[in-house]
Amino acid sequence: MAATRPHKLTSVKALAESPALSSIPSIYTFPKHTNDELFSDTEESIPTVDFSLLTSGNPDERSKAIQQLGKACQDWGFFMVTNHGVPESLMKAIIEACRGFFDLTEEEKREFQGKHVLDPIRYGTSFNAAVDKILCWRDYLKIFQHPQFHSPNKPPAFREIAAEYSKRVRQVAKEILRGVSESLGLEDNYIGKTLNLEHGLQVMAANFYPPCPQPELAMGLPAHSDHGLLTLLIQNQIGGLQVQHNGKWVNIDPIPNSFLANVGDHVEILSNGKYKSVLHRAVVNNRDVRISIAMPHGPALDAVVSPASRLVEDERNPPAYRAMKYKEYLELQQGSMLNGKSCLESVRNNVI
Ligand SMILES: O=C(O)CCC(=O)C(=O)O
Ligand SMILES: [Fe+2]
Repeated sequence: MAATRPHKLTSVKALAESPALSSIPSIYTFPKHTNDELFSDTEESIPTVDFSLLTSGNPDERSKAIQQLGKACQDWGFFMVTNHGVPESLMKAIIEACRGFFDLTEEEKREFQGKHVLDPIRYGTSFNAAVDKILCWRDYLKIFQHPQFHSPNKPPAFREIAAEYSKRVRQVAKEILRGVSESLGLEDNYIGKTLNLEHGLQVMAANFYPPCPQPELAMGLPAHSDHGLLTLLIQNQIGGLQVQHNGKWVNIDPIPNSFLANVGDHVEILSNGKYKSVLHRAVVNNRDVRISIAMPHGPALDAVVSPASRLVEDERNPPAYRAMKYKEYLELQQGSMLNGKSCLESVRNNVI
């Protein structure tokens, strides 16, 4: 029987909590994914960047850290950030605050249901339930936190914790992006200045993946790259994130109290493809609720992004991407079905 979309979409949390659920509705069934795809057989682990060395007053230590950062961006596009100075208690508090939000009643949450991808507060299910052909086993809450700070007004402690958390994470992201600029041979404030990071978009994307009775058939989030410059992610210590490295999927088990950082599409554009945004996805399990909080940091919404002129100077290295306003890119990526790096492909110049 053909899958029919429920008339009114309910959260996957409510679906997972329905007592009789022993199999998933067909609209959540992805084509076979985990068993027939390549998995990395090596015990390769993603690189680590020690943030304290990046901010070190010692120039030798800093330049070594920048070299490591550049290598991590080039080899993996994903890395762990340790010694970042954001209190572990704050990281735990924001995860619990997000859990508190998802634990609100369906009716309370519906109040925050966004309609447009640029709505500053947007609660929903799947990725883009209006256009997704297959629904993701995931509910989400996306909140714009910079340049204007927004917050739902419930649960009560949410606003205060989110304000502090986003402020602290933004400092970390800005510092890493200075390092990324420098590692590309640009001035350390190149990204900051050119893309107007003072007004840069910072989004909190909280993901809620309830236990799933048939995890091998469902998908939390299918393979995609992130739209911004740099995403910093934390999770509630339940695994599920997979990253593509050398054409194979690698399970990522972050170490506690660290951030997982990944290069977004706009660093790929700015670096003219030297640093690639990386495909990643979230799989689900049948035991535990998984919560992750991804924080993409992007250019200012009206900034036009193109490859840095210094990196496209000679004719052997022509610009590989078209210039485009970040806002337009965001609308395109968030308003479509999540499909690998198809959005980035659409701004690629066909260079022979
Ligand atoms: O849940 C995860 O680990 C991945 C989330 C993610 O990729 C995203 O929100 O963009
Ligand atoms: Fe992502």
